[in-house]
Amino acid sequence: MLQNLETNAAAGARPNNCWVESIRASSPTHMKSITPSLLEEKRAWIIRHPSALDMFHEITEASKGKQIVMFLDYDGTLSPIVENPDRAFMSGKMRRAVRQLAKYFPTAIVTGRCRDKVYDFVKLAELYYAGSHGMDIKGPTKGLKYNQKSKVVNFQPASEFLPLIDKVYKVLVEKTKSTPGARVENNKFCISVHFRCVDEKKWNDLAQKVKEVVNEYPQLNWRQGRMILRKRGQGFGILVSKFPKKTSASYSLREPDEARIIF
Ligand SMILES: O=P(O)(O)OC[C@H]1O[C@H](O[C@H]2O[C@H](CO)[C@@H](O)[C@H](O)[C@H]2O)[C@H](O)[C@@H](O)[C@@H]1O
Repeated sequence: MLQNLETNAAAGARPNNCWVESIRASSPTHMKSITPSLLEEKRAWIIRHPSALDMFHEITEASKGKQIVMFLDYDGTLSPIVENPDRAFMSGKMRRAVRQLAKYFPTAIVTGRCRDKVYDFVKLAELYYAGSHGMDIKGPTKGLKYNQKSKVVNFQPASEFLPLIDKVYKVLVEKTKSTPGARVENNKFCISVHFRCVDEKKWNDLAQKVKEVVNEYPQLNWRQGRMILRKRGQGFGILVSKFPKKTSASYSLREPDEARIIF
């Protein structure tokens, strides 16, 4: 069971300033003032994680003869990042591209979001959905031959924790309500605390409040948020981000539109 502190607060045992530093490091607002050293850093980063568009030939060559499975993140990959998580809509163009992709390869959406919510955005029954960071997985309900309904994958290994997660969600809402802009999102098997719309001067304060709650529930697993396309085994990880970030992905793309072109 996971707790996702948006954007990028880290593990419960770490002091607040580590959480806040982590948020700051990945905050686009910090990247507005482009200094020469930042530019240099960006250039070096792009060399380490070249654009998947430029490397498309190499990627397809290396995939030849292999069974291909697509694992796609939702936020920032299929939809643009927006301030209100309830309004992170996916474009019709992107939906068509993903539908097309799923005709050729098994395709899964892997997200920190609640599975039902991401399904409401994507609306494609032919995909696998792994919500709550994999704590809630459901296979395709479309494209199965008749009488195969029993074969639909359903995986919810942490159901017994639902009452506890619900309780922690309410505690977090109460605790953070005095921080303007703070938002707590119930993702069913995990909870996100959003810092995006909070004044940076209040981040320490908010991190402290969250930490107080975190410390009361050691049975929950707390970790930092925002994963994009992940690299697994022999796979190709592609990070979709406008800003250089620490990543285990081999390649990068700047925005969802570039991801759509790749599909
Ligand atoms: O692990 P992910 O699948 O990448 O999910 C991480 C979080 O995604 C959503 O938050 C992000 O997108 C929001 C809408 O664009 C944005 O407001 C927020 O700042 C981003 O972090 C989702 O709302 C969270 O619950 C997920 O944990």
